[in-house]
Amino acid sequence: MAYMTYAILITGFIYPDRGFNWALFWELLRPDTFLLAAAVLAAIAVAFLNVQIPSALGQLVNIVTTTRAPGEMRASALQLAVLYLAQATFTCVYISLLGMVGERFAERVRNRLFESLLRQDLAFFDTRQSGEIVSRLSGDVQEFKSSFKQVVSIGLRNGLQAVGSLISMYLVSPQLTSYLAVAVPLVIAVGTSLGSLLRSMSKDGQAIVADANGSASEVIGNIRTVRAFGMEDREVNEYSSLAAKCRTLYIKLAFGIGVFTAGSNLFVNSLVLSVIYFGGKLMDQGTLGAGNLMEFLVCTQTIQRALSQTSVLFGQLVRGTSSGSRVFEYLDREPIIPTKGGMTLSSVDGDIEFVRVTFSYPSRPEQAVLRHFDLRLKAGKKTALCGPSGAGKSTIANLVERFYDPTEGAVMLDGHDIRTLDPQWLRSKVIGYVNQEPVLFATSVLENIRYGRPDATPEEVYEAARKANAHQFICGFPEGYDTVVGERGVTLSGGQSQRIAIARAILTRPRILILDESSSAMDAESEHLVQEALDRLTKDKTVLVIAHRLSTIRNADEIAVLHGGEVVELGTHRELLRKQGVYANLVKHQLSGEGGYVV
Ligand SMILES: Nc1ncnc2c1ncn2[C@@H]1O[C@H](COP(=O)(O)OP(=O)(O)OP(=O)(O)O)[C@@H](O)[C@H]1O
Repeated sequence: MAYMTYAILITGFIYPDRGFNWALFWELLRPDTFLLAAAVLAAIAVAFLNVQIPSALGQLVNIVTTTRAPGEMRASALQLAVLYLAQATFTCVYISLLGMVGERFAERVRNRLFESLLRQDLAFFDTRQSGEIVSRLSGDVQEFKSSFKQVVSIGLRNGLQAVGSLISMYLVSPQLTSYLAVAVPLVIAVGTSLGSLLRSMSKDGQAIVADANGSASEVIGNIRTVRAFGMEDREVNEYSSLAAKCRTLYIKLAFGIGVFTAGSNLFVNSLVLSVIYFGGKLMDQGTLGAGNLMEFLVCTQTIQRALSQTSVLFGQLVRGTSSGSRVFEYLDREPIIPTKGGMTLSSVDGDIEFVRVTFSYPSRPEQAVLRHFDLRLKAGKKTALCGPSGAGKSTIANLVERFYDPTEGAVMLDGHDIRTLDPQWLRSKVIGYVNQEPVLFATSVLENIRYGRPDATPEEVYEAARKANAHQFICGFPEGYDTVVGERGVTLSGGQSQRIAIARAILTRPRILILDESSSAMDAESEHLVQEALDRLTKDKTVLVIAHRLSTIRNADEIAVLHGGEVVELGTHRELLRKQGVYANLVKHQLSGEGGYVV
């Protein structure tokens, strides 16, 4: 009965929090089952030897304190030396094997987590800071891995040693062992409740650290805006308040772990004291020899060491399991919109139709951005979307790309609901997206251009750059196409970045193009070069342009004027001007004001 109580209490004591997905954990560990089993066997061997050594030592002491026969002494010493050597060898084996298992496991976790993150819906990223997500990939995986290694190595070895030593102690003196057994359940009960408190504190602490990382990386990523508004002090204050929260929580946690560690040390030290005291009494009665007491003491010390290391390990376990839960939370999260899978079409005309589409962003379900929206983007024609900010222009582009799915209705491509088509095929082969405030990666110009088609030859890249009016300025760089652009292409001017983005789109040869036109002004020369490149790119394609410039809109085959998520006017530039409605007003207003920019 007493052992059952121990078992229940110990389970409660080490049981990790609920977010910890055991099934997934084992699945990730499975490829290394053999290595792990070998490491565990080596650790068991070490534990076994550590239990054997005190008895061999006790035997030697018994011989030394009684017969002192040279033959017996030599044999006993030799036996002890062999045990020490074997213990050293197995220790080396299990530590190395476990290191290997830990690293391979962490690699798998990282890869799977990264893959899972990249598959998530855009709605997932709408509601989370990128720094917070990245901290799960780096910090949490690291913490989880080291906890796993330590728990298996120290935990397993110590646990087995403690059990083995307890059995040896019982064999040496059942009476003395039963004295000690009385105090243990009490200590474990206290440990269990303190343990669950510390676990929840640690999880809160990690969440605050992730928050602080998230806001720091956002501020660093947007340093220009922060600088431009002179907001350094405010950002420092906000970061400091998160850091302070984190400090308070971790100090409390450290205190808790301190109490726990000190308590268990005190407990085990009192064990030693009791052994000597009661053992002395038993020796006096003649029921215990000096060697036996020595063996018993070494066993007690093995248990003491095991328990004190386990108490330190406990802190690690607390952090490790909460890191593990944070990792697992994202590891197998299934996105609503898959990144691949579905039908592909052998040829695409590029006719797109919105059929009674109602849509709200998942992060703001109460706000319907589009309501029963109908619009046709005719194959091979250019449709310009214009209208005030917030009217829903980018949302329409997002739905064509299938970054989100409509709440009701459907977006059709050549008569097929795009939800039945392979999203990867759709995005990489059919639709090209030119954001005219483009994001360039911190790599060479060449790699940036061939981002959408990594197998393109350098010649194809040069050709695309020529068509995009980019070849000339790229050749003007000392390192030409090998020039590395800054983290966000900051070493390039706005017009140059745009032309690189256009070259990128030319290379992927999409049938449908989405152009998100820049609303910022460029000098006339730059604007002319970009416009010329765009004209080449968009020729004969279905084009959806989120238009800001009058020149773009004027040349469109059809103009859709949006307001509040609805098409309020539809027609050509001439038709809409004749109507003397919203569009005509917009143009009149803008021409008199900002010269050429419609929204
Ligand atoms: N990721 C998002 N999550 C939640 N709401 C969003 C998101 N993106 C846009 N919205 C909201 O949807 C509405 C339409 O936004 P959208 O970006 O489509 O407008 P827009 O016409 O492209 O505006 P702009 O010309 O300023 O880019 C706005 O009210 C906006 O706040």
